[in-house]
Amino acid sequence: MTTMESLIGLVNRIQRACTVLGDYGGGDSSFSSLWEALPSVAVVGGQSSGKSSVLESIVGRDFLPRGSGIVTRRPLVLQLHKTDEGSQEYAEFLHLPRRKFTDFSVVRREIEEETDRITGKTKQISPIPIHLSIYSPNVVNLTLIDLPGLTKVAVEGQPENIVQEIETMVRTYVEKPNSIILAISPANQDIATSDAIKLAREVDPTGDRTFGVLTKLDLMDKGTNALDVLEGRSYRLQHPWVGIVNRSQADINKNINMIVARQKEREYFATSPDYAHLASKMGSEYLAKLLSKHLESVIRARIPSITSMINKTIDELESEMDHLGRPIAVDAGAQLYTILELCRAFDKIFKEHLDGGRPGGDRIYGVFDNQLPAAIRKLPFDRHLSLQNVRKIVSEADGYQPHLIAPEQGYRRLIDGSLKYFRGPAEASVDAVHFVLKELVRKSISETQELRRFPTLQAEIAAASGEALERFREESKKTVTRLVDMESSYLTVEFFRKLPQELERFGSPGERGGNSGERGGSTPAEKGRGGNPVERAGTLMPAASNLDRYSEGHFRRIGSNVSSYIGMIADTLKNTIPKAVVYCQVKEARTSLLNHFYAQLGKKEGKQLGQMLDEDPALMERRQQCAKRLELYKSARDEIDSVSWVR
Ligand SMILES: Nc1nc2c(ncn2[C@@H]2O[C@H](COP(=O)(O)OP(=O)(O)OP(=O)(O)O)[C@@H](O)[C@H]2O)c(=O)[nH]1
Repeated sequence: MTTMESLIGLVNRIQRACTVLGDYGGGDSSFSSLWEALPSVAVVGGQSSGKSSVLESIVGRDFLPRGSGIVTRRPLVLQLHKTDEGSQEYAEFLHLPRRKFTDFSVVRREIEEETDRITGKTKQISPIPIHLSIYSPNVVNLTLIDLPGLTKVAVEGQPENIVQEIETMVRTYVEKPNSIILAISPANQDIATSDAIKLAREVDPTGDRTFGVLTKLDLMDKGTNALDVLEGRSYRLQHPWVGIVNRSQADINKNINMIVARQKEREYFATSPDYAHLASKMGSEYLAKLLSKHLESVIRARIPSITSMINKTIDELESEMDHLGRPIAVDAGAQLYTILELCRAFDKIFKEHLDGGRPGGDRIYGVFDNQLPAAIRKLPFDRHLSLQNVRKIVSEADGYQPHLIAPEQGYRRLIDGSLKYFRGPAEASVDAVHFVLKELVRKSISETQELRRFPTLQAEIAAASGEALERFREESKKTVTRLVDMESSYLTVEFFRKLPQELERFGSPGERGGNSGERGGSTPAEKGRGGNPVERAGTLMPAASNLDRYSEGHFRRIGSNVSSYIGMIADTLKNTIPKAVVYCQVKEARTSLLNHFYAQLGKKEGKQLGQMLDEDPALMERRQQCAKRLELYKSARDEIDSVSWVR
């Protein structure tokens, strides 16, 4: 069932929650304001227009600070809750949640002190409201916001710009479409000069949401009355004007009780020759009821739009939270879990790059298929196995006694010398794959959405992966170098054994001098058989040209044999180097890139883990605000849902 209490109480609760989060009418916020969506009654009037008197009269209690100059310097959100007849009256401040005030002079002092707490004694103003709830059988359910009185001049001790500041603050409250304006003007002053009406006219030209209140009717000159205003002829509003007679200064000085004052006010209208016909629609009690009823109906009308605004904001906040990432747990176990989850997310993407699905892994094959064979092709075997060099190396290996059958030592030296060249392309392959892997790590980190918010962890993963890749590179280099070295440690006997048979097929070495460059030429054994020491001295013998030819052919054949052998080794290494590289680097990176890092993680303490999950402070701040706001909006939604009339 709907009661006024449930509706106004609902808004009261949401308003209080808003204030706790710093969402209040005059505050500036990067979030859309829930407060602004809530209907409220803002009390505006010039200085000494009778604002405080009207509020106290509505409450039926003296509780507002008095004094000269600008007394109200922070908005006072006054929430009135009607309680059962006979129950004790008390007040409560939002900033002092568990304290019940039954002495209203203490409430006045607390308002003064709380005002000074924010504004200092400098008499400045602040838009941060003070929330005061009053529970009493003598009130109607109503929420009013008391604002600083509009003034034309700053008094001693107040900053020059305070006049403008007050106007700006009051304006931020009254210009909101959900604000109901209670415009207070004194009857003993020309209505055309009323500060409250001037402002209301500006922000609410149609007068839809303005309630005109005329105070000090009793202070009008004898023989004059305010009927032109009260009957809407001087200034027309959509709602009827309400005339008020508050306590005079003399009444206040005499401590005239508010209840007595209300009684006197009723009598004034009932017996006034000018206003008796309007008596039932005059006075502070009538005003309170009128406002309560109006506020309730406005809230009722606004609920659907407030609900949809709340739902929309919840959606926006949820998606912003998703974007920002959910908050990180504070305990070490959960932090470790989060870090491992993030590492896994990274590792998954890294593997996708290697295995396919994401680009980049194919560049490794590119190294084996293009770079390695091209580098091997460019090796200077031609130079190393040139006739001149073969002759030089073989002769040096023979020493003073030239070889008789085959230059075994010469062969070995020629082969060893050639094999050394393979180290270059082997190591270059290792390095090339290392750089591909490094680049894939970099890419994977930047593609891991979940890691975006953790720059520190990103750097840690990059460093750990870098170290691991470096270790794999070392290992890989050792392995490929070994592959090359192994080729020198034991030569393929088969290859050399095959050579004599071929020789027999093609005839004697002397006849085949010109074909020495061909594969399958004479064997070292054959050459040895046909050779003698003269071969090496060459020019000293009478048949010099023949011997020269023979000698040249012989060395050419040696060169050619070595070249064939090296060709065979090149084919082998083109296959085995990739195997070693994949085994030592690619497979290791795929299966144990972060193993070392995980082992280190296990040894870290809560604080260190927390540091790894450090985020951009601005982002953390924003998330905190978002989370709080989300909580506010969700609780507001629950509040609204719990009121049955919504259905
Ligand atoms: N006789 C009579 N005096 C009134 C009435 N309303 C207010 N006063 C007196 O006018 C003076 C100013 O009233 P306040 O209620 O303090 O006015 P205010 O607008 O709150 O003033 P500031 O807070 O100073 O801006 C007080 O001395 C009141 O007693 C009224 O209806 N009749």
